[in-house]
Amino acid sequence: MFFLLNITRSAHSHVLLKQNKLNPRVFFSSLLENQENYNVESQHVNQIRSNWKLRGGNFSDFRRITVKGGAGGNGCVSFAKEIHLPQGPPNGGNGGSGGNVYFIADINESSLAKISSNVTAESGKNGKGKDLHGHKGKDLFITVPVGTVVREIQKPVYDFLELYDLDEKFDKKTVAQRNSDNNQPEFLSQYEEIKKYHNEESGKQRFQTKSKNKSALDLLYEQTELERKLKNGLSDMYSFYPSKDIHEESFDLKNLPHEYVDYLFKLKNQIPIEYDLNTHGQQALVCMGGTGGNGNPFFASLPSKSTYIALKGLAGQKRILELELKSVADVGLVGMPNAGKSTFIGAVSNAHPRIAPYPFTTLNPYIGTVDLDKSNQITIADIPGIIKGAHMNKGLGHSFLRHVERSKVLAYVIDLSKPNPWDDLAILQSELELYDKSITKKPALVIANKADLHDTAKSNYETWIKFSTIPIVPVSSKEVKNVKKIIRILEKLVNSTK
Ligand SMILES: Nc1nc2c(ncn2[C@@H]2O[C@H](COP(=O)(O)OP(=O)(O)OP(=O)(O)O)[C@@H](O)[C@H]2O)c(=O)[nH]1
Ligand SMILES: [Mg+2]
Repeated sequence: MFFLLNITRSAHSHVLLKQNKLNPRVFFSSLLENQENYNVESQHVNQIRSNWKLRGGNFSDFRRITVKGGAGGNGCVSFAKEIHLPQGPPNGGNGGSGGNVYFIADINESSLAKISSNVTAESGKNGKGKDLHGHKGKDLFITVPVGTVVREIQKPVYDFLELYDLDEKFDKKTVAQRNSDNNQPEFLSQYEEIKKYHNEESGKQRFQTKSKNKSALDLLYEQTELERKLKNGLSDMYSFYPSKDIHEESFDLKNLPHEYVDYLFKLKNQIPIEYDLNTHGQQALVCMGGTGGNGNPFFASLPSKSTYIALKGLAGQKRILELELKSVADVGLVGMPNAGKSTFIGAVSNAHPRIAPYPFTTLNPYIGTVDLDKSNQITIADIPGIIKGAHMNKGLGHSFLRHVERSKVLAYVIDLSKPNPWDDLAILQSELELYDKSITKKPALVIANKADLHDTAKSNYETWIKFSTIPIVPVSSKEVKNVKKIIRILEKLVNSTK
């Protein structure tokens, strides 16, 4: 009978998982571990499911995403045409630059789940005739929870950079000039290093080519290939006025607009970003929008007077990022499931967490604020319960400990009415150390909860204080007794870390 029940339950859960109604990690770990450790009935599994759905089922504190700035708009080839002026001057407008992407830390956000995996800002509009410049693409502002750490994890590939001879065509003077214009001193040194490297590399190649004896047919083939590549490449870079000859020097990077070439250099020498957005309102530029292309008046003004070409806009900057939410709170509550962490935070702060008499009621970490007086507050983070073996992903695992990693003070919430409550403290401390060795060195205290259950709590307390090395304060979160004392101690501990 039990076997049958299990099969039916797992078939049902399979359907739910397929429908994305359950988080598999939460579901399976709770099903397997909770039943073993807590003898929880299937009602509990249902409870976890409904909890998960209630919260939208979409908490996430770790994401990998790709972010792109908007592409620049293309420049336009156009000429003024009027009755008395059949062949007027060039008047193609410039393309607008693409929108930038910014991240902003916001206390109203609590999860990374709603950030899409591919984020792109708006493109700039193309230029038009009659000197109409394209509009700039709108900047994109993405709100992330306070405590989000942004890391670039992979170098992006910009295929189009191959079209530009960024290493050969520049002389030092031009680059130095550009750098002084832009106040970017590190730009030159990086450029020098890259150029040196490429010179060495191309030196080697040249040597190898010379040593080969090529036939006239091979040389002809290479020549035609080169021309074909150049033609294809150029059509990617420029808009041409049909059937007109183009002066070659127009393609020289020296003759391209400064901001266009600077942008190309920035992409080529992209420096990886790392931000810790840990205060409300903190803003970070993550990706620049691509530069827009210039219209034909720009080329007409060059000595070569190439009036028949315009520049195409450049693709936006790209970054492959890892986002990790590490909550920032003064105090981190750590405890076994059911110890009363959420009841405590509900009793002392503005938070209204879900409280229930079974383990793993809390599935997502959250932060409550305690008002000490008009201007002072402390923040407390509640996280899902930790059990023995959490570091091996038992229970809900120990990844939630990232949310107390940055707390100044740790408060261990222990059920004082259990037999040998000190064993729970030892388990919690060892799980914390397996997550991060230094974490248990923070100032700490024990919130010895459920002290109202006198029968066992009183004698446990009396035994425990005789050998404990950290302060133990008996409280009843349910009856809101002695909790003010805890807050006063926590305040002192937090201040001692400043
Ligand atoms: N008698 C008594 N019961 C308490 C006290 N504090 C909490 N409880 C009860 O313990 C049960 C669990 O409380 P929660 O606050 O949900 O426990 P938790 O540590 O947040 O549990 P998880 O979220 O599952 O990790 C609830 O039934 C509470 O009513 C207390 O001081 N005294
Ligand atoms: Mg809870």
